[in-house]
Amino acid sequence: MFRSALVRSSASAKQSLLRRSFSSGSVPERKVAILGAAGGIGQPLALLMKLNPLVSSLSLYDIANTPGVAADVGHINTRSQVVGYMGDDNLAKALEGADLVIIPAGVPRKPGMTRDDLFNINAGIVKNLCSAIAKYCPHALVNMISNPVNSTVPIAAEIFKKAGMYDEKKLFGVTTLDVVRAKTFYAGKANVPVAEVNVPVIGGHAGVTILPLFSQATPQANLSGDVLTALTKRTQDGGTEVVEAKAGKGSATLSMAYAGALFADACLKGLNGVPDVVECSYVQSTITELPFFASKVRLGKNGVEEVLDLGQLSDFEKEGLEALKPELKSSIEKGVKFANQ
Ligand SMILES: NC(=O)c1ccc[n+]([C@@H]2O[C@H](COP(=O)([O-])OP(=O)(O)OC[C@H]3O[C@@H](n4cnc5c(N)ncnc54)[C@H](O)[C@@H]3O)[C@@H](O)[C@H]2O)c1
Ligand SMILES: O=C(O)C[C@H](O)C(=O)O
Repeated sequence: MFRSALVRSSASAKQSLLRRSFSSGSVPERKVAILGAAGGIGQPLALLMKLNPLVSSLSLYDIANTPGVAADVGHINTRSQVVGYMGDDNLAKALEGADLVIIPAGVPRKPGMTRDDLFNINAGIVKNLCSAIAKYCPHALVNMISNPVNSTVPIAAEIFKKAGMYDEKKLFGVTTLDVVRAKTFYAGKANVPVAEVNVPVIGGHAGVTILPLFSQATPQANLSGDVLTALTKRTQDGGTEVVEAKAGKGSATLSMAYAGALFADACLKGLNGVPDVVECSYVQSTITELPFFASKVRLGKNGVEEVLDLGQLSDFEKEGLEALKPELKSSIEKGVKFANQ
């Protein structure tokens, strides 16, 4: 009772602070573009970004169906102005002036497929979209959702390098869904309130390259080795669990939209100068020998402020880290090769 009253009063204090900031004009204008906005992820992500008071302009781009999505979401009485853009000819307008571009464009998995099986189609989509970003909003932060993330992020980096505007601080592979899953599964086993749980997830975003660090989870719980192994496997196979449950109708969309909106919000807070915004993300990195790696990242006015080191790993996690490196390395090399051919 007391706790919920406290939560309510701190929430209303935050809201009135936000209202004061708006009226004093101190919440900056921010344009967010979603590429693939009419898709399974794109639509709920558009909804969630429309609810975000940090967004002043929401640009919804897809090759089809964006007018309907934009008209629908645009009726919601929140801060941002929504515009839908459809087709290649309108991509420039969709991107111009964007502070943040979120990319969930591309095909999803069906049962029996790996994320790498999406490479042939999605690599080309990402390449084209990133060429347009380089041209029309070279200073925007880019949140890459399209799979295989382990390769699409290196593709984006190469395209940006070729265009002469690559800034490694501004390119992010979105791995937030792995963190969201790890938190949910851990809270269930540790029997702790999920809202209080934190679990870093490192490596990449496919199978064994996803490595949750349950030894660093908070609140701490005394879970057996078998339970930790099962939790790790469930987190690594979380995407496949959804793909199989959807039985041919795609992969995670609603939980991904939630995760994508969380990460985008963290990026916007960083851009706006909010201190101590830390999230896991797959970024250019030197904390292992791999050129791209997911770990905790401090976000700031320029994007990545600091890639945090991995901290103490258990022996099980150290083994997992060594085991993921060959697959992650080859996915990165595949992306680099594709972008340069
Ligand atoms: N990073 C993650 O954690 C994560 C989680 C879930 C899904 N995904 C990936 O996100 C992608 C999208 O998944 P979905 O379920 O939304 O798929 P979807 O098929 O429902 O939607 C994809 C959308 O992309 C659009 N699109 C295709 N080519 C385009 C282009 N050139 N420009 C703009 N839009 C284009 C399509 O028209 C469609 O509306 C997939 O690659 C999926 O594997 C990633
Ligand atoms: O599993 C997929 O193909 C989609 C996504 O990467 C996920 O983790 O849900």
